Amino acid sequence: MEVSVLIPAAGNGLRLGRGPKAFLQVGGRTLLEWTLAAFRDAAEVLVALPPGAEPPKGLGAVFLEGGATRQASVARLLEAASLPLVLVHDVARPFVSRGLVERVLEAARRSGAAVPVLPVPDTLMAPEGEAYGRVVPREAFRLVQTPQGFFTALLREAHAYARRKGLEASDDAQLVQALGYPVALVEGEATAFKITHPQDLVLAEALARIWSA
Ligand SMILES: Nc1ccn([C@@H]2O[C@H](COP(=O)(O)OP(=O)(O)OP(=O)(O)O)[C@@H](O)[C@H]2O)c(=O)n1
Ligand SMILES: C[C@](O)(CO)[C@H](O)COP(=O)(O)O
Repeated sequence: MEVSVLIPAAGNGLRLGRGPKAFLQVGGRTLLEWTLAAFRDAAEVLVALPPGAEPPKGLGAVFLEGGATRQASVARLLEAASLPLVLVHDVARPFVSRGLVERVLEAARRSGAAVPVLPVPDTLMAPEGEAYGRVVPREAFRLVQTPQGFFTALLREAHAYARRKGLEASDDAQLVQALGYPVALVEGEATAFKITHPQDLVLAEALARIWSA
């Protein structure tokens, strides 16, 4: 795959409470190892680790020090990317299929910016304090995942724009959109869920037993 894969893995996993997720073991492998397996054919893989973390050896990736936020970590990885197309993928989403990677890559090659999304499966409601509030039409919303794919020059421009305007966003697509560039949507997948809270580890351990990237 002629693409630079950027893996922000410099978070501290505060909601999970088990230290940085990159080094967390699930099914006998770290989340970083599971994630890298999905991108083993990539021409270049760059990983941002928490400051002071010892880079693991023999994984075939280049390790950099991450920043204080996800956005800052991606910005550092982006500076080091050498190919015209990038995929940005959270280490916290270790079960990403080749099919999803290829879908995003293909759409990004065509349109310059593409992200995977999922429909909302449940009733969606805005609570009023502690009480059941207004139900909003779930058809109007999507859950946003990674990998997100971009022309490298476009994502660099978006990060530079965000720095100038003081924008801070939870994903890269928002920065590209803020620049006024449309972001294409592709079909996401349930297995690429983000390991965020302790209860997510139950599903992750179960998936690890059957997963082959
Ligand atoms: N300073 C940061 C913060 C986050 N991330 C990365 O961004 C992704 C999404 O973040 P999240 O799931 O929120 O991970 P954490 O920041 O580790 O978790 P928490 O917010 O619970 O501390 C993760 O792959 C995480 O490692 C990063 O590279 N640099
Ligand atoms: C990038 C992301 O995974 C897309 O859903 C998400 O925005 C990361 O959010 P977090 O709050 O940093 O976990």
